[in-house]
Amino acid sequence: NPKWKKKNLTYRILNYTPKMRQADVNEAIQKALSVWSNVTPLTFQKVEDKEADIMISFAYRDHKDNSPFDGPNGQLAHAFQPGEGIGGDVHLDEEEAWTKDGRGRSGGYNLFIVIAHELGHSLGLSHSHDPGALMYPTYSYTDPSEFLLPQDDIDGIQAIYG
Ligand SMILES: CC(C)C[C@H](C(=O)NO)C(=O)N[C@@H](CC(N)=O)C(=O)NCc1cccc(N)c1
Ligand SMILES: [Ca+2]
Ligand SMILES: [Zn+2]
Ligand SMILES: [Zn+2]
Repeated sequence: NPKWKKKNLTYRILNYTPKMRQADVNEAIQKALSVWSNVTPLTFQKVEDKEADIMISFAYRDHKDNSPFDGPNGQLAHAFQPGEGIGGDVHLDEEEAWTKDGRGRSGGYNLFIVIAHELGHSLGLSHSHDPGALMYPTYSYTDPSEFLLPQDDIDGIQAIYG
């Protein structure tokens, strides 16, 4: 698996979904980044106006990377493994019902959980076979206020960044 050669990474939020308050999107992203920085030597610095290692955007259907989104449900998001250019970038399907809080049970996808999963890919993790892992291929709702990074994911990321 490729990995970032540096510990201090930058990220940039390119656009926002109209389905959530911008402050809530920022908070979900910051919380998702801290999930990984809490268990590695990695740091994440937000930049506003220049190329960043991890560019986060909401995208609609065909968005010029040969992985068009598919409307509500199905593919929720994707992220590119560490590298130049599109490497590390996170794309979120704009057509999903993105949510901020515990409404996971009544439909909708929790933005924090999905971004935390995608950032795992951005840092070099593949999918896990452990059904309890954040990096398990399919989404399952966890209340963000109770979220703890499962051991399988901690082991995976520390195997890369130690
Ligand atoms: C082949 C990949 C591009 C699929 C894509 C994915 O894994 N992105 O990281 C994806 O959106 N998978 C869906 C599969 C599904 N519809 O259940 C997903 O929920 N992945 C995001 C996710 C979010 C949070 C937790 C977990 N475990 C997975
Ligand atoms: Ca979709
Ligand atoms: Zn994409
Ligand atoms: Zn995934």
